[in-house]
Amino acid sequence: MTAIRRLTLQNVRSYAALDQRFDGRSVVLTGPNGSGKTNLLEAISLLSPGRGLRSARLSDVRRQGADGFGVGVSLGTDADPDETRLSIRSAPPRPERREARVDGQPASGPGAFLDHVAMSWLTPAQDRLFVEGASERRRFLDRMTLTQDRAHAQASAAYEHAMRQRNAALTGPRSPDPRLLTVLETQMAESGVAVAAARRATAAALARGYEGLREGAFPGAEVALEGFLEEGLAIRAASDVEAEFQERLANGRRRDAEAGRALTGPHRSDLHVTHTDKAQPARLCSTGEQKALLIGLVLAGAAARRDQADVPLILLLDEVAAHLDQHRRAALSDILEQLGCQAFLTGTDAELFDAWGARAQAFAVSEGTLTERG
Ligand SMILES: Nc1ncnc2c1ncn2[C@@H]1O[C@H](COP(=O)(O)OP(=O)(O)OP(=O)(O)O)[C@@H](O)[C@H]1O
Repeated sequence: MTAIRRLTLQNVRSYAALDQRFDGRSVVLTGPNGSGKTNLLEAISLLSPGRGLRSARLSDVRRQGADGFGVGVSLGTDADPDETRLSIRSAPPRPERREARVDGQPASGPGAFLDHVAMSWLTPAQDRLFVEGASERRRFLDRMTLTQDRAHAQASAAYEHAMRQRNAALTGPRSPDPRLLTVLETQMAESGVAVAAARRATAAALARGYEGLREGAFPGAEVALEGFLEEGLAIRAASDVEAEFQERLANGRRRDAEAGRALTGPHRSDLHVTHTDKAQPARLCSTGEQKALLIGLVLAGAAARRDQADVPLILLLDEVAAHLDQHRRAALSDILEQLGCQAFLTGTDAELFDAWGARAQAFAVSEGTLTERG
């Protein structure tokens, strides 16, 4: 199976230097608090678009006192462990920029890695996803969409850009040029509908992926998108929704100018998850139930991705096992095996991973070093 076979780190958080080979199985990292387990997962997550699983500034990722950092992975099989090499480097004079390379050759950016690897993650920072503001849920959905559909990044960026220009025009010192507003609203309508359509495709793929999960181990979930465009696309043709959105924007100029921002559009949409066994919205569920729903969603996303492309799937699951009872830990281990993905799992205690047995390569993490457990 194609998987991460080697990880190299230079000056990444608590790691001065690491060069670790893996045998292609999932990887279990255990060690005390602060030993560097999450740092390692974060380093891998930086080989994907965005700011990684902590959404951190690169200046925080860089080891204190160093002036740059580097992360590299080799993806490959038993026969050829170094089939593809992906790396990023951040260095002066542009320390907030990642230079991406594929097989040593400069790449346009971390977006280029999507052709070689699909990554998803779940961390304790996402535990409040269902109770916090809609922006976190949109980000969760958009990240998932991005791993399936690269055009989503362009459509989102085009939408944001046009929206910001329109906001500036509406709130500027001079009265805005109506022709400019029409151009920007046309761009917003076009890209906004593309964003909404991509999110709908992800939600549908999540629902399909969820059905395929082993019955009973994770709670039943329903995923619905709330938003003018997403709901419109469920019943009308994209061209009609686009025209209606453009009309709303044109009619809402005064209202948006007063508010200082656009009051309608995909930047206001939300993702609603329902625990179907309890017929309750996820936000009302217990902490453990919410965690199980979240894990289910991430696994469903991975299952959808696996059906769609032939790049290796990497799941970074930070402190997930600790939240699951023994039955669910065993189910998680089975599902990961069925999905054929390589998971990197962390936890403070090795016993949490008994269910993995020989399915995973286990390491003890301590102050920037990894020691394989026998
Ligand atoms: N930029 C940095 N430079 C040097 N060390 C850093 C940097 N950022 C974080 N650290 C150190 O990394 C350690 C935290 O590592 P990490 O979050 O990976 O721990 P962990 O093993 O996941 O712990 P826990 O079980 O508590 O979640 C802290 O001791 C912190 O001081």
